[in-house]
Amino acid sequence: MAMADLRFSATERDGVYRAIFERRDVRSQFLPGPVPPEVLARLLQAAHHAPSVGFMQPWDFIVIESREVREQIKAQYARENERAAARFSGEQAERYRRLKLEGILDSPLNLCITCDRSRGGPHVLGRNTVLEADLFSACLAVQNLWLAARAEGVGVGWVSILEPVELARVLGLPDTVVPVAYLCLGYVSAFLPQPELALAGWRQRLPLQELVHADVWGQPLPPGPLAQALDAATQGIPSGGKHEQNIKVRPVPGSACA
Ligand SMILES: Cc1cc2c(cc1C)N(C[C@H](O)[C@H](O)[C@H](O)COP(=O)(O)O)c1[nH]c(=O)[nH]c(=O)c1N2
Repeated sequence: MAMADLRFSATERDGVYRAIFERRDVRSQFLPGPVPPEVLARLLQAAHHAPSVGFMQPWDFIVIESREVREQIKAQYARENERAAARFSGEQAERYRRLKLEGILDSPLNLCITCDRSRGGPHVLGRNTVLEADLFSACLAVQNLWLAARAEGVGVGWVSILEPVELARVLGLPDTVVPVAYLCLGYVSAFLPQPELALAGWRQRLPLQELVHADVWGQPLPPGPLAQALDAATQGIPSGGKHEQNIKVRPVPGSACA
């Protein structure tokens, strides 16, 4: 079969890119109406078709409609967000406090995507060296759902300002299961044209060209067809964020950066 036969039609391809570029993290634009069960089923089906290490499929999906459960999560968020705010000082702290960073009660539906770290037994194909590969897989389920949701006109917001052990307790997760993504879902009044954080002046999209290296870290692409194509592909896309490189960050427990 010729390569061209494997391609999507131009319209189909445009649809995929449209979902990618118009997907937004939604916190402020949720409408109260419900997400119909058949739409939610399609989103979950999209998530379940994500790639996973060793075909582990480590995810589960907790569909949270209960006001009581959501109120507990919201209270947790409020505590954690105070702790997060305390990490900033002066004017930046004030700007942080003005940001809306969740839609737990504004959205009609919350969804927790989890990762069962024991699924598939002790030796999962492909997860011998990088043990976090199961967590990466669960993140891909999140992204599948996020993109499918955009195509359905459903907004999704990821809330990570939650203490995972506390979240696991409220949701009754077994010991081997960790929460990966706590998501707020619902139809929206609008999808913003740019990330809400960019519009709020918090942080801008980094220029893609600065993030592409040639062969080894730190070596820019030589002038040539790829550099030119990148310039063309990124034209008209707002960027210009500050690219902080190789600065010391707070060690992240369990990560390669620790
Ligand atoms: C792992 C992870 C965790 C979070 C997020 C995202 C991801 C990938 N984002 C959303 C984030 O702010 C957003 O994706 C970026 O600002 C870019 O905007 P768009 O997603 O392109 O609209 C997010 N947003 C928010 O308001 N509260 C949050 O706690 C989080 N947490």
